[in-house]
Amino acid sequence: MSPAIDIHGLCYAYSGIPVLQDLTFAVERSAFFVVIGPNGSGKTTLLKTLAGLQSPSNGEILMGDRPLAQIKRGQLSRQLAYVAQTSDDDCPFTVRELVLMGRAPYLGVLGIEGQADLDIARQAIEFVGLSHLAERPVRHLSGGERQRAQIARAICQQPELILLDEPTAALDLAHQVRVMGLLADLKTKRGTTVLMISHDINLAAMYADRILLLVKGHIAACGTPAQVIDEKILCRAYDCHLKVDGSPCGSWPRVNLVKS
Ligand SMILES: Nc1ncnc2c1ncn2[C@@H]1O[C@H](COP(=O)(O)OP(=O)(O)OP(=O)(O)O)[C@@H](O)[C@H]1O
Repeated sequence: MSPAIDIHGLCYAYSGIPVLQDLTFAVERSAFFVVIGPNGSGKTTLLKTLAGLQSPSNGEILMGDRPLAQIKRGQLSRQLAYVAQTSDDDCPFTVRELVLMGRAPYLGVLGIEGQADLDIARQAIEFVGLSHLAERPVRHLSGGERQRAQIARAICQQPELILLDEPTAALDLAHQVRVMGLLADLKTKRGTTVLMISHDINLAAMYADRILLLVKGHIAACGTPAQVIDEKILCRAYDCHLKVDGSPCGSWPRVNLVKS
């Protein structure tokens, strides 16, 4: 079976300034794939390009075995969901209304939801543990609750692939683990491919099947957590001292920061 996404020689430039340079990698179906890398290395640019929000300056992105550029917007919305790194401070909709927007790609010309759509939205809200807040405006939620509402909207879209830009950034420790667990469940229970950006290498080590380390728009490493979370590779990539050992909680590596 073809990978969920297959990327060949991908380049992207803002006003002629190269940001992504000759990226070639694949994300297998039903994988939990995490992109890490220093600030400004091009992670968000990569995610937006994979979401079809901007066209690459060069290279090819295959979604399944079709070029992304040839997939119509409506069909793409049924194939992938994108959760941006936004705080939605002004979102006037309730959680239920926001999540129901995930059904838009499936509605007819009148845009009226049926009972099946309402049920899928309710299940998505349950899935992220927000049922008690379903009728509350999103702008009255905490940062972490908003993040989970956005994830529920993406789940409601029933995509094969979900792209998330730092979904755990606004979350406390318990919710970080809960959201990563939710995403792992999406992968194992529904076969969804999860591709997310994270600055938390230890969370990535716990959950990722594969990690891609992006540095200055280039792939510095791509492989299993044990292959990428390597002291030499990370010290060079982040230009800082750190120590890598084994996690006391399982068979994955752990990064320890060293005082400068
Ligand atoms: N709209 C834009 N116009 C011009 N340059 C941009 C634009 N968006 C991003 N950049 C630049 O592209 C580079 C990569 O930015 P990007 O946001 O993709 O990095 P990132 O790895 O996601 O960073 P961070 O970890 O800080 O979120 C940066 O140098 C940034 O300043």
